[in-house]
Amino acid sequence: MRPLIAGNWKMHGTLREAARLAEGVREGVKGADLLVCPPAVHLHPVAVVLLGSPVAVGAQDCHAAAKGAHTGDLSAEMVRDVGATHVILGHSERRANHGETDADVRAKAEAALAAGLIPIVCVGETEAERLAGEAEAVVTKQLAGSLPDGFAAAGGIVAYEPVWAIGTGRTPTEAEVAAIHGTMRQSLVGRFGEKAQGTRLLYGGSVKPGNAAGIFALANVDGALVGGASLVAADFLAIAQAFPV
Ligand SMILES: O=C(CO)COP(=O)(O)O
Repeated sequence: MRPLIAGNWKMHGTLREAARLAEGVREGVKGADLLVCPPAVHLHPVAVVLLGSPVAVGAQDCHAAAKGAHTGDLSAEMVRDVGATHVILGHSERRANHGETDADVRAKAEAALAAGLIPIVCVGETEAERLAGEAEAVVTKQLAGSLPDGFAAAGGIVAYEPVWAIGTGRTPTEAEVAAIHGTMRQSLVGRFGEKAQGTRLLYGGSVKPGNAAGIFALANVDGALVGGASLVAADFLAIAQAFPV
C-alpha cells in the first residue's frame, strides 16, 4: 500500500505563509503520497499552488448537510469545489471543542463520501482512558460509531491519534501503536470485509523526523497525520522520506 503523509496545519499561518509552505512541500515531494490540510480560508489558494503537483489538499472539517442555513459552516461540496480531495473529520480537537459525537462524525463522513471527498476519520483515547486500560475499547467503539457503511469501499482513511500525544512531544511506545493499529485493522475487516486490508491507517500525535522511521516500520501503519512538524516544509518532507519504500 502506498503510504500517505498528511499535514494538518490546524489554525496556523497567514495566506502568504500558507502559500510558501505549500510551495516548499511541492518543491521537495518524492516517494510517498502527500496531503496538506490548511485552514479553510487558505484551501483554494493552496490548491492553486499545488495544481498539477502530486501533493493533494484537504479540509479540516465539513458540515453534514449539503447546504442550508448553517452560518459559518462549509459543506463537503464547497470544499471539493475549491480543490480539496480529502477532509479530516472527528479530530479530537473538534470532538473536544465542538462537542462532536461519533454520530456527528459519521454524518459528516457520509456527506464527504457523497461529495466525492475522501474522509480521514480520527479516533483516539484520552490519557485517563489509556491509564484505565481502555484504549483499544475506546478506539474500537469510536470506529464503529464514526464510520459510515461504504467507508472502506470508497477509500476512506482512519487516523489513530491518542489525545495525550497531540502536541505534547509524547508518543505511545511502538508496541502500543502496533497493538492499536492491529486492533483497528481487525475491527475494520470484521465490519467491511477483506477490502479493509487496503484501508490506510495513519498514526498521529507528535510525529517528528526523528521518530517517524520507527513508527512507519510497524505493521498496519500506512502513514501519518502530522500537526506541528507539518508547518515546516523540511520537517514534513523528512517525515515522508522516513517511510520505507
Ligand atoms: O493532531 C495532530 C494531527 O492531526 C497531531 O499534532 P502534532 O503532530 O502537533 O502532535
